[in-house]
Amino acid sequence: MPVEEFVAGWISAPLPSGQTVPSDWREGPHSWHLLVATGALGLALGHPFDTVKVRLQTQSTYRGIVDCIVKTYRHESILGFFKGMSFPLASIAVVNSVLFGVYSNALLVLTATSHQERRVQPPSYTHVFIAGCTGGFLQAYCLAPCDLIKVRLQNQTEPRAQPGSRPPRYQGPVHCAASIFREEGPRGLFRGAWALTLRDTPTVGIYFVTYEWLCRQFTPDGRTPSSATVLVAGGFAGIASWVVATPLDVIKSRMQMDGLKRSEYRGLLDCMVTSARREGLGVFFRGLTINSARAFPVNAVTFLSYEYLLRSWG
Ligand SMILES: C[N+](C)(C)CCCC[C@H](N)C(=O)O
Repeated sequence: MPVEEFVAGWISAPLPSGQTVPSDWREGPHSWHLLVATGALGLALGHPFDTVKVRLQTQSTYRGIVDCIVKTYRHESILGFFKGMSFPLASIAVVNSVLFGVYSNALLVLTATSHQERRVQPPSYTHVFIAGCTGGFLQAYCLAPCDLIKVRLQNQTEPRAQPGSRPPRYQGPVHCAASIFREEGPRGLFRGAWALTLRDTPTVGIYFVTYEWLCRQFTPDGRTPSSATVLVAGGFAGIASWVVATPLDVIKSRMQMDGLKRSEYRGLLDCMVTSARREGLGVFFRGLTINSARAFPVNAVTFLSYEYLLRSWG
């Protein structure tokens, strides 16, 4: 099983800055640092958008995107937008490694072609979709605990601890994980995992089909896509997949916040029905705009780094 796609997925995700990469790879070390920096920058720039999205999906106190941004900044300063970022920054490398590695190796099993051969013998969109769904299903269980901790921390709207003020429930990602484990048991760390799996399995298939389709539209047969094509295709693949993912993204976030005070929903279906009954069908598109705005740059950078790394291995 070729491992370069796992490693490329790992590097193309934002690595915590300061992590070195082996200098014996063909590209000079300066280019790796640039790639890692762009990946980390992509996620760091995208995180505030994600925080606003999560709050719009799970809290009814905001009248919209601008209201959420203003209230967050006023009450928590700029730091409020970066709550819960450390775990995604640390875990996204593993998640992307599984996502891209499983996708590429599933394609290898389905088509008996490597990443390079697939430029000459492009796989069918059915095979791309099946391979993407496989990657989406398997990465969901790596993502679930980190995503839960991220959402719980993002929803803490108390300002940074000040003398005399009530400290937030969770003091940080590790304390959050330990508290969930203690209060809700080990299964508590997978709260919302089913919604996450149902969200990601089909939409990662859409993610890769959109990317492949756009690359082929703008690349002559047998040639490798240009960097501009990869950026645009990766960005729109992110938007297309997040548009389809948003309804279950709302449910996932609500399931992850459920049980914090008391269990409001009897399960995923009850959460969907209760949310629709109370707030109308529009509730399933909460965060769609901001999801899309975030999705383009983050995924453009992810795919560019991934393609660049695989090409540099030739
Ligand atoms: C499958 N779903 C649409 C949920 C995500 C696909 C894109 C994942 C990417 N790391 C990002 O954070 O945007």
